[in-house]
Amino acid sequence: MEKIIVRGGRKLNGTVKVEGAKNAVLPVIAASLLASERRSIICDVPTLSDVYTINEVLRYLGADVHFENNQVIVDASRELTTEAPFEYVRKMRASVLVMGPLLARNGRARVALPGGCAIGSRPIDQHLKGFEAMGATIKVGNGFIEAEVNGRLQGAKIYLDFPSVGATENIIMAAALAEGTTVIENCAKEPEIVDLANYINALGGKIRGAGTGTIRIEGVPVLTGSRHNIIPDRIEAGTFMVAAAITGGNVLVQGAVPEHLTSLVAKMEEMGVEIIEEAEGLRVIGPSELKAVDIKTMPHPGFPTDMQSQMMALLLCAKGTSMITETVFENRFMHVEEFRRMNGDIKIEGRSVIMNGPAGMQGAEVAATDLRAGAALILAGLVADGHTRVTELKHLDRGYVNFHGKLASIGADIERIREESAIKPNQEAAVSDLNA
Ligand SMILES: CC(=O)N[C@H]1[C@@H](OP(=O)(O)OP(=O)(O)OC[C@H]2O[C@@H](n3ccc(=O)[nH]c3=O)[C@H](O)[C@@H]2O)O[C@H](CO)[C@@H](O)[C@@H]1O
Ligand SMILES: C=C(OP(=O)(O)O)C(=O)O
Repeated sequence: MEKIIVRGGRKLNGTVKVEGAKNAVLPVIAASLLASERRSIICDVPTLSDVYTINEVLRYLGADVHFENNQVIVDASRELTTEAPFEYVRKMRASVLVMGPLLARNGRARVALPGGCAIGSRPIDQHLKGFEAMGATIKVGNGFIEAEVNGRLQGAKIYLDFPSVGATENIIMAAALAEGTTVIENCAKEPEIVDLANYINALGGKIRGAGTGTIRIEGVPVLTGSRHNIIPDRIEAGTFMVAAAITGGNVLVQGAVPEHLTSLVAKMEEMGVEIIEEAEGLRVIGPSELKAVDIKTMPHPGFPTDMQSQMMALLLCAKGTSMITETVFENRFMHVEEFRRMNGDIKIEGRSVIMNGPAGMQGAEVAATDLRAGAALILAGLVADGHTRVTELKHLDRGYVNFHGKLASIGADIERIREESAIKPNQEAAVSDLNA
């Protein structure tokens, strides 16, 4: 079993570089399926397990995919198959993002039903509502969703009940090759949506309004491969910003884009953290005492749910009472129990948690319950008394490249080890199944 071991007490200092964004690269690679002519070259791709998974999905569907030196090259010019099996969707929910491109290219897509996960039930009804509005028939059965259309998808007006990131992406991709114009109202405004729209436009698409609440997509008959650079990962950047702040350090987060991080910067400044815009990124200087604040997660430009657990680590170290309300996912508090094991004074009340600090964090053996929770527990370990051992690193590897190595490079006392388990192998498999 692999573990990360952190010994708390070191201030972080230096420069850390941010990778390309996981949540931008996954839809961009999926969108490469739309290009039936020439190959696409996607640059600044992070070496994450999720990227390997989406590449596997594309290969299964019949595309040629090469991943080397942070570049993914996709040739989807051959005929594609239409089915994404459960083994991929189970590993990574973002596999459902091949549905829009497949439906647009082939008139048919069959994708395993994603099911729930550690942070919530995560239905995809808004994706399907969009496809139906564009003329597709949807059938659900035997653990699969099947969407089919006679001829080309037709442009439509679609209002999303919630500004879902995935639904906005899937509908944009389907509409890119549809006949006529599609308008998505109340769509997601995340920077990753803008990156996807820029990529599809580079393929020859006609998308306007990405980054606002209304996106207009004029369908085109054919898209052609192109070159694209992925935007920097604002969540990885935010995680290192918290690392600097929690240790009272001074770190330049190279590649952090201030406009992508306004809500996080505002909240950290309210807590007393100094944040300076520099040419290469954001410099973060932690104060001697952090102030308590309240946070509510919201769709962009609101406070990102993907930074909720890392901010929980920071707020546990702040003086006074803080509250975090999670409005995006109904069950994204699995890490609370783990923080309690580290002496966090924290309780759950409905969709909020209330923390009293500074908690005086103590090292303990804790498990990453999802990828951001894994990072958050390591952040708490940076200031905890003694050793913190974090397990279930498969979650962390979905979203962070060499997280421990990067923290070590700015002064953290941290290592990643493989350790024999005290539990027998068959018991370990059972535990791992329970946590999947
Ligand atoms: C790969 C990727 O980009 N993942 C991000 C994406 O996930 P994802 O695209 O899955 O997130 P959504 O924005 O779709 O989901 C937000 C909320 O809407 C609900 N919902 C969504 C779709 C739907 O058809 N019906 C429905 O009810 C979900 O259950 C959830 O409660 O955005 C989330 C919200 O910023 C981030 O936390 C994830 O990191
Ligand atoms: C929840 C996340 O990702 P995913 O949607 O891929 O599970 C995340 O990046 O924090």
